[in-house]
Amino acid sequence: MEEVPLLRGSNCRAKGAAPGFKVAILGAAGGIGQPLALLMKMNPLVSVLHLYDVVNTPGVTADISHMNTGAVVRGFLGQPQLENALTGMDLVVIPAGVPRKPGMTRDDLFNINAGIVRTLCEGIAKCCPKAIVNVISNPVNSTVPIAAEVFKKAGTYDPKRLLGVTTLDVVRANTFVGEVLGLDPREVNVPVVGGHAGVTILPLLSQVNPACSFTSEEVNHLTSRIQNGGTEVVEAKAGAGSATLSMAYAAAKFADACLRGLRGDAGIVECSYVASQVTELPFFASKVRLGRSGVEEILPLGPLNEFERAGLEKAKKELAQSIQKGVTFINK
Ligand SMILES: NC(=O)C1=CN([C@@H]2O[C@H](COP(=O)(O)OP(=O)(O)OC[C@H]3O[C@@H](n4cnc5c(N)ncnc54)[C@H](O)[C@@H]3O)[C@@H](O)[C@H]2O)C=CC1
Ligand SMILES: O=C([O-])CC(=O)C(=O)O
Repeated sequence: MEEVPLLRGSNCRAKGAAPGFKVAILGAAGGIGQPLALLMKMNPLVSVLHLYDVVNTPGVTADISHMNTGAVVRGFLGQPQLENALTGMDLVVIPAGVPRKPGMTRDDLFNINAGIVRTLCEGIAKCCPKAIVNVISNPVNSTVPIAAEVFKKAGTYDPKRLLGVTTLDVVRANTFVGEVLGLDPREVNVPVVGGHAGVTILPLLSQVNPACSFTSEEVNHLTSRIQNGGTEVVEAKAGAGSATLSMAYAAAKFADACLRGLRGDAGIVECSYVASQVTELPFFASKVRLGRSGVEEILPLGPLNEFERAGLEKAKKELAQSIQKGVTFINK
């Protein structure tokens, strides 16, 4: 290959990053990380984009950095570069960790991903304790409590700044409901509460916007398809991983909402798995209002019908165990 004559960075006329937010993606070379990096590089609110992984970030960074959008992209490879990747960040998105294969539950990923999330959150506590943190790594029902315990130990915990990403459940619910009702999925908004695994994923079909009604056959079909959306993709990929492209879309949408909140935009409401008093459980996914300090308000669940109340009881039982498992992992 012919060598490109180098002009040193310091000799370029660029003035450095424009105003905007600094965002890090941890696990940026993965199935989710790469398309998420692409989408964040396209986000005009992002001025600096740090891509961290234990493999392949130089290539991903070189590739993404050629896009003629505003964000300055920098790559970081391996644990020794984690601190530089995190220093000064406003938002840290974590899709690091192993995905499911057919026949596995999300909880089967706990043994590997719990340790990965712990290490990354220790870095966040040290280098950017005020950053908003979006946790994607599964099992989210346990990895968010793990992150909270790491931050508590470090003395940096702010429950408003720690958010589990459940946006893909809402994205799927909007798509599937749109299909059943013959509506544009962009016009549909389905609250999905509880958590992010099996029966803990609780779509509130009685609260769909625009107001609509379903037959009990439709309710059963939609609830089951939304709860098993992840498994549908895992089986279709037949051993090659789980949802990556729809997840990157969902994560980019959620990160954008967090950044608009940080900027001070009003009325930003998203579902997310957060520290909560909506139920007796310490963590629960529901609609939250995002603002300059992260989660500024947790909205009430609203009226549930009998089917949803029964679903809520099932969800809470499983969630309680997943939360406890995460807490015990850090405090054992
Ligand atoms: N919250 C949600 O709705 C969803 C969550 N997920 C979860 O996201 C995670 C990632 O999924 P994929 O991107 O498909 O997996 P992947 O295996 O394609 O990518 C994961 C990346 O994490 C990196 N990684 C591993 N250990 C690391 C460490 N210590 N520090 C930094 N990076 C590290 C790997 O090198 C790899 O590049 C999985 O746990 C998956 O279950 C997936 C879809 C939806
Ligand atoms: O199903 C999985 O393992 C990945 C995931 O969380 C999802 O697609 O919702």
